[in-house]
Amino acid sequence: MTTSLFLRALSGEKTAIPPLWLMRQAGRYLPEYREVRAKAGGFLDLCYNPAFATEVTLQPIRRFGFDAAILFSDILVVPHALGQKVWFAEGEGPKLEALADAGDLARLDEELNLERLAPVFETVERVREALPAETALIGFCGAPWTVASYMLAGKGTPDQAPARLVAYSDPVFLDRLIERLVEASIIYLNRQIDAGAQVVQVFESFASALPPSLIEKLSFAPLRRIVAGVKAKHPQAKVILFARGAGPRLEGLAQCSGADGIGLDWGVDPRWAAPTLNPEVTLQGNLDPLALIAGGEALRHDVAAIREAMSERAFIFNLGHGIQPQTPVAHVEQLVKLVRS
Ligand SMILES: Cc1c2[nH]c(c1CCC(=O)O)Cc1[nH]c(c(CCC(=O)O)c1C)Cc1[nH]c(c(CCC(=O)O)c1C)Cc1[nH]c(c(C)c1CCC(=O)O)C2
Repeated sequence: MTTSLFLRALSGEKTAIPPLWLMRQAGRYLPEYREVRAKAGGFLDLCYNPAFATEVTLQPIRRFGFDAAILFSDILVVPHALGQKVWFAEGEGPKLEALADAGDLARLDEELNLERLAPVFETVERVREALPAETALIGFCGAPWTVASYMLAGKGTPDQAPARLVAYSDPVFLDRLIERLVEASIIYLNRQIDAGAQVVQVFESFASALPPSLIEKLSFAPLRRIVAGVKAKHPQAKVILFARGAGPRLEGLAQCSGADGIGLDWGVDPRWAAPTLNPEVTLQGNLDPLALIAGGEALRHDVAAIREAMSERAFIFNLGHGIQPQTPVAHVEQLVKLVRS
């Protein structure tokens, strides 16, 4: 029997109070994060420094007592460890040296450079050692389509148009890239679990960009293979899939992915999801991060509505996407009280 409320809910138990964590819970809305971030230098320097990365992973746990910690890193360390140039321009978000064709892909490393990722695994070990037994540790990676969209465009793009165009104009190239990322993701997640992560979440942040003709091939099939690859090596590990903007297509994903949990973005109606999505999976979500910025009655109302809708299911309370830098810390404290009352 586990003492972790989070792991109990993810194992299918309807807990009286839902466990709580927030996507991007370590970040710029916390003054103590900004302090470490300034000391670390660049963002990737922070990700690859086990002492600093451990510290910022633990900060939201100390402050709010969340039921789970999530490894501090980024989805783009995977392309970086495949040999692609990745950097974070201050104030501009991520930048990569874009892949133009299969020739560029062939020039990347065939296999994930685990040497380069060693500091990430060391961070996982240190965090697990420092956490109370009842606090679960979540590792993560980006889903192949989401990561590929950055690798192809070299930056974040509206509607992932450059990657979507490649899906039509050069499908063999994109299939190969997705294939490479499926294999890399399985290895990467399994190493995080070896190092002490009990749960892994796969972020498909751009499911919204995929038309009906492409979502199965480019998103859901790769996600299923990642779940299977993790479970084959670590049958006890739990997997959560967060496919943002999948909408009603979540029904198919929840039905046959093999995942333990399905994350809901803030656009999903919890009153639709609760009776509709596979009752065997635990649902997670889905407060609008802007309701948390606003606080007050909007926050109280939406927290109550989500909890009410999910009262008959195994459920994990979270935001419907990452917390925003301008979120007042006092509103997060209020959220913790609301969810735990
Ligand atoms: C698409 C994506 C990325 N990264 C991630 C995703 C998928 C989830 C999502 O949809 O939000 C995932 C991610 N990024 C980060 C985490 C850490 C763990 C956590 O606290 O949840 C996780 C899980 C830290 C981060 N990753 C990043 C920051 C901000 C960097 C800083 O401190 O300046 C953090 C805390 C940088 C990053 N990394 C990425 C972007 C677009 C940015 C810029 C965002 C911004 O500037 O607000 C790519």
